[in-house]
Amino acid sequence: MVSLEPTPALQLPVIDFTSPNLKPGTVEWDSVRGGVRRALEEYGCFEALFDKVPVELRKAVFDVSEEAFQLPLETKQRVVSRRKYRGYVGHIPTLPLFEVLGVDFAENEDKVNEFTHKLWPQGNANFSETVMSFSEKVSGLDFMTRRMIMESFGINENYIEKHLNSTKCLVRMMKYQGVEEAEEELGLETHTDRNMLTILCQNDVKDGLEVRTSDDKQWIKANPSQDSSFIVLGGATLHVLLNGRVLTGVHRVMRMGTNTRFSAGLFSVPKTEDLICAPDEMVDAEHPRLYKPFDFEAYFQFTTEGPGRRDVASLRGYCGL
Ligand SMILES: O=C(O)CCC(=O)C(=O)O
Ligand SMILES: [Fe+2]
Repeated sequence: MVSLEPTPALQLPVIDFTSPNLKPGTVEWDSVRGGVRRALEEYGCFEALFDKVPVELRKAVFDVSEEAFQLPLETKQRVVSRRKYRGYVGHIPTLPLFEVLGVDFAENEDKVNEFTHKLWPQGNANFSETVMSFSEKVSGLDFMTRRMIMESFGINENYIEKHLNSTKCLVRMMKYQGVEEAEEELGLETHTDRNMLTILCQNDVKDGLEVRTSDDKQWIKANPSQDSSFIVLGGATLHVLLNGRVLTGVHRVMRMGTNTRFSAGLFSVPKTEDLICAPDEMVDAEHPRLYKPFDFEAYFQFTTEGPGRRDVASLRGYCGL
């Protein structure tokens, strides 16, 4: 039985990516890589200290997301998409105070401008530039983390390069409206993400995101310890690609009273239609293959419109061998 309250003494592992010498092949790299491996094996999550995103850019992301969420509902509805991870989602009956705007292919200037023009037909260069810059900078951490975890399992360089080029960036901006006289309550239900990696930051509201321990018994508050912190979560696709050798970070968001919480995340998502399949390095006598080749969009469908829940038990039922 999982306790409802987070356990105050528990903390996520903190991994420092700020060393100027953090390049493949260095002692620093190997040491950080070891930390990434342990954290993803034991928690499916960690806090990253990463100083390549200037404080002003972080602030700008929350400013532009606030500006976007203030647009009339009819305007935001111009970017509603059938694929619910992108575009606008809001006013969900079970989560009336939650809204999200997801910019897909955030690494691609034309796609970002197209999105921006739907919201602001007269243009909004600041919005486009902020989203693209956030995507570019945070991708540095996403790429480094994925390179490290794959290297740590002995996956070859060609495969890693190809893998890194097989994903796109989705930038999602989330708003959890604060309300008067509210008790602490659920802002976003318990789930695992479906993509490869998710990298999150939040505005100056301290609390919110919580991550479940791997024994499913306790909650850890994922409160960033420094201004340069991001929370990194392993998703279902990475779990399948690495043959179940890393965990998916189970998480939820608690909404605290009157404070409106904004968060922003970079989600790396498969962009090709190639099926996801663990490379041979991940499979041996001790680690038999756990999953059939996996189609990200079909799995997304299964957990959105189909009966699938966003947890590992449901993933096993869906594509387990
Ligand atoms: O708002 C957050 O910090 C987390 C959002 C989240 O879990 C998600 O969008 O999948
Ligand atoms: Fe999530």
